[in-house]
Amino acid sequence: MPAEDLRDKNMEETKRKKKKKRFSYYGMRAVLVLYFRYFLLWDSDLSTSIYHAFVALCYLTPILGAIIADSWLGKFKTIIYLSIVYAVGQVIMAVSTIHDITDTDRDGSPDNLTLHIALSMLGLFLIALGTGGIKPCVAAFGGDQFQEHQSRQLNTFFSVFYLCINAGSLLSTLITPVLRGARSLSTLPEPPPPHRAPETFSTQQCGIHTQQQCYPLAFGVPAALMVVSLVVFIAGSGMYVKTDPEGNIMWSVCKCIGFAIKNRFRHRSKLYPKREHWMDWADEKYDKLLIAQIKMVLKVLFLYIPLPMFWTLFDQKGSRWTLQATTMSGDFGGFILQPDQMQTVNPILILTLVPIMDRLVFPLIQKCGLNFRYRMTRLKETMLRKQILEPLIVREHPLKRMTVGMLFAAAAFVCAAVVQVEIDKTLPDFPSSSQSQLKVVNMYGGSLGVRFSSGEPLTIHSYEASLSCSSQSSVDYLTFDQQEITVSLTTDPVITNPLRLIRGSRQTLVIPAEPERMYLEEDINSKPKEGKNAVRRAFTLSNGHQSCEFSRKFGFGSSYTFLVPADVFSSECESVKEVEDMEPNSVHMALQIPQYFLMTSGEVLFSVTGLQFSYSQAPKNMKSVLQAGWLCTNAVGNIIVLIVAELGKLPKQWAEYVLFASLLVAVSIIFSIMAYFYTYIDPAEIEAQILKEQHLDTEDEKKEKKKEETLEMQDKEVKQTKI
Ligand SMILES: C[C@H](N)C(=O)N1CCC[C@H]1C(=O)O
Repeated sequence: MPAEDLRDKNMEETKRKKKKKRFSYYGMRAVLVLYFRYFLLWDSDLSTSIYHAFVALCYLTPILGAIIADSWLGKFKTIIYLSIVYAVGQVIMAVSTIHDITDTDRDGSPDNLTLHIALSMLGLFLIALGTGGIKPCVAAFGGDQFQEHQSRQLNTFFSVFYLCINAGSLLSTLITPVLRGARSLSTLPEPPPPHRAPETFSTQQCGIHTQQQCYPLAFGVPAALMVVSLVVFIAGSGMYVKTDPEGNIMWSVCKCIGFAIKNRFRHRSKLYPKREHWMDWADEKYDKLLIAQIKMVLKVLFLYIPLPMFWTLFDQKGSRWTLQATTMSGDFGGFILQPDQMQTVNPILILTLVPIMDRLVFPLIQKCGLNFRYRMTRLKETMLRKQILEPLIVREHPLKRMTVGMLFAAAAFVCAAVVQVEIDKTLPDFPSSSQSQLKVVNMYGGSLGVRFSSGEPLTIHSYEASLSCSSQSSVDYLTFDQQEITVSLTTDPVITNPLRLIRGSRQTLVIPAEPERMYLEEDINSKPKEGKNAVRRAFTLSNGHQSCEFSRKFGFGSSYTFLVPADVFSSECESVKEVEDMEPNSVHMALQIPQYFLMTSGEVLFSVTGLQFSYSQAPKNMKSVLQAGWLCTNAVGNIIVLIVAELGKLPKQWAEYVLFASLLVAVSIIFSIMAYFYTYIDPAEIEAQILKEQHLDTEDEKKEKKKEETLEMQDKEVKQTKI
């Protein structure tokens, strides 16, 4: 097979594996929180924390995978072994979700939750080890399939690689929840009674003794796909370029760095001449090549320090931005988009933006001469003139692209702040922590005068029986600074009652047909969660006949009270009255598209380029290690989100967005300065040069030795002649 075909085939195999692997990973992530919440019955906080801890672990384990690959097994074998660990983890996870395994009394709920928790934690640990461990190896292994002069094809590979990640992510985010059995792909039902899914939300159920939400399928299908992808990958074994590991490189690196630090400390006196780089203090004991390779890696790792800030903003798509969407309207006419489904905009945009950027934007920038070329060593420039390294040199400045990517992400957060300001204008005016709010609902039957303590008397009209939209009415809340108030009704005789309000809360005073039996009802104090509606009923006197049925379309995030008269019969639905407590969300979710567009453009510039950069600047034997370092910036970014979300809550959400945007602008300025001083290298060239020098040194030494030997021989001969 011609070399080009072979390379294309290798690329295809690696991409196919990547696509299935990412389907598997993102698919599982899509249902994980729901499994914690509704199967293991953990509360929201614990579910979210364990979920984020799992994601952070997935981005920390790449270091382990990289060490195994570069020092011991090589990338190919590491991918295979860790894929097996991954698949085993997913199978354990799928088994842990089968309620029947512990449901001895067949009541539909597992009888030994501890076993399910233990199994799922073991499964998740193996998955994190597998997915994280494979990640740096897959990217570096793909890169290894290209030769030095194929830098353009290498860049294309990383772009396609990223496309595959997102194709997998998109498909799985859409399909896995369907496998679980959700009608709406990301509808989060309120926790049903333990282990029983409400009929209305479920389209697909499974189980042996009792039918339930299909978590085993949702986790099992990604596991099966993982096995398929492993088989496909192994089938292509003969076609890959496989680089062998060069011994325990990480251990040598640590020892070399340790020795350099120790040696530097021992020679801290000013009497000793300075060395160009602190790693040169390892010169006495370690190979020049190893020292040079460590210098290359350290230089890149130093450059990574500001990068987690990008991921801190990026990862808030899944948290803050989704929460923002819950206060918006997802009614797109033909279809309704749930708040967390808005996140699929990211992979969709990646699938369109990566080809556009690669084929259109970057070449255009290059043509217009906006990019500046690598700062090159003289040697390279000479070679360029001689057209030896042309394909290597005519590249854009990756660090500049990454800086622009960061600025795009900051702009996305400014957009999010503007949208937030618009949303805030439409949000109800909730009471502060020292205030209470009260609304009066009159079901008495006629108009009523109501007076609170010293305030002006109010006239509250009785609600007329109607359910038609045109006669909806909403009652404004009255705000009180005091908790203890008195209410007087202008009935005959006047009825006066003391009321105790709840600080920081909204309540409704319901005046039933018998007004002396008035009562307080607690209202909701925030927009209904996840963009849902809140509906409650208020009865005058329950007589067991409240069975009338009607259908009504509610807006996102609205809240209603239905007033049901005492004697309503199914034929008398019209006598039920609807009160709008909270208006539906009026700012449309489509307004989030510009921020998603900017963030995703930033991601393409930052993340895809970062992958290419990490590969191109790494020495041959440390490619996976540097990929792992790159992934670690993501883990640190996630951890910052967790910390900031807990500690740094600003009173206004838009202000928090602006704060994050400003921080990222500051960080990108620092990064651009660091980037300016970074000299691009060609690791292979440096390695070759050092090896050549070492070879020359040994040649010189040999020549010197030979000269000495010849001289000695001549001396001997002279002496013998004299004798
Ligand atoms: C789904 C994202 N668009 C994406 O592709 N990624 C987010 C973190 C890095 C990258 C991934 O490798 O999953």
